[in-house]
Amino acid sequence: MSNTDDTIVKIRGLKHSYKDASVMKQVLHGIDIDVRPGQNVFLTGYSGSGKTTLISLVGCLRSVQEGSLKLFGAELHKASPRKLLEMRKRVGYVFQHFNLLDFMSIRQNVQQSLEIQPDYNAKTARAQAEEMLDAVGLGDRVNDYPADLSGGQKQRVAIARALVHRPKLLIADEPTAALDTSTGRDIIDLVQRLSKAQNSAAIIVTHNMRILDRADEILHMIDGRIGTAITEQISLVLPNLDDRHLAEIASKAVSREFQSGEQILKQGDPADAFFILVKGAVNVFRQETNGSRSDLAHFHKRGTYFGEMGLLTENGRRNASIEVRGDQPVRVLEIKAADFSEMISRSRATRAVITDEMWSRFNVDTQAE
Ligand SMILES: Nc1ncnc2c1ncn2[C@@H]1O[C@H](COP(=O)(O)OP(=O)(O)OP(=O)(O)O)[C@@H](O)[C@H]1O
Repeated sequence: MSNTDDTIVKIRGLKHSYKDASVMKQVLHGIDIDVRPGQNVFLTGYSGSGKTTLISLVGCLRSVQEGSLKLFGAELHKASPRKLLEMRKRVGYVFQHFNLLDFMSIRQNVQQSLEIQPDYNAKTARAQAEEMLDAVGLGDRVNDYPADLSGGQKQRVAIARALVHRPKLLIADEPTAALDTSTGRDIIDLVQRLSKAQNSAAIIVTHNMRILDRADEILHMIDGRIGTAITEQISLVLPNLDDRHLAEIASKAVSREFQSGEQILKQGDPADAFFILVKGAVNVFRQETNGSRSDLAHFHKRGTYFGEMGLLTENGRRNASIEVRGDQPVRVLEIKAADFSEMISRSRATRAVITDEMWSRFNVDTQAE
């Protein structure tokens, strides 16, 4: 292990409370997180779970009350307001509502974030701002004003403003919330491409389940705590489960690994579990009565689930086999049949999502025959 710790954010036992009608209400209950250079961490969780509180502490917008929070190696607990202000300038921020200054051109908006830097260079600032606007695809609009731009373009300006001083940490608070799905995806692509190019870490708060597949790591907050890795995986696949139910299912799920060449499910076996793919790729195939093999599908996307057909259909047996595809091992979460039944009987929305997916697979399957 290296002696130099280049961790961008290191949080241990972080707690936070707000005073609410003269009583203290604790909203963060002992958070532990590490964010490394270049890593994209997505922070998700229900409204009120503590995401904004957490990022405002990391972004030096609030004082740390209890626990340790190191940003770029410097401890923020007991840091002076002046120190917090100095640290704040070293972080890039993107907000849900862009927060651009309407009376300034977009170049001036971007340039302004250089002007507060200790190493500000008036000679190069304009060119740096224009270069950054070019990188976000607005090189020909530098003299326009925010009012001339669409929502997606305004968010591009905000990204340019956040990254122009090459911060080692970018914090984005629901950057896609005010945008349509495809613009939101483009914005996430841009944040990831530019932050990786600068080797900046990014913490992105989002409710948008559709973009979570882009994350290096997903932290799911539940009532002021970071859920376990298993909780995160399950919440990704089944976003309709409530927190308590999610935590309960997660405590019953088992993480399993299969090596190249191994079978995860065997056609004809009794269906005894439901699986969520966490890592690697699998082939779905069937042995026909004449002995030939039919390849039905392959899955590689994290969060794809399988094994639901045998559990939901009457014969209760596997109608196909699933094997590890390629040389890399496969990691799955296994949820036993009884827990699966309970999960779908308690959440109608979850049952609907899974049944829907099953019928669409079934249709593809029968069309292939
Ligand atoms: N300034 C404040 N004073 C009192 N309570 C607060 C304050 N800010 C937040 N809270 C409470 O702390 C809890 C966590 O809020 P926080 O905004 O961090 O959650 P969140 O996960 O970001 O929610 P959302 O997704 O709705 O933004 C909530 O119960 C909220 O009501």
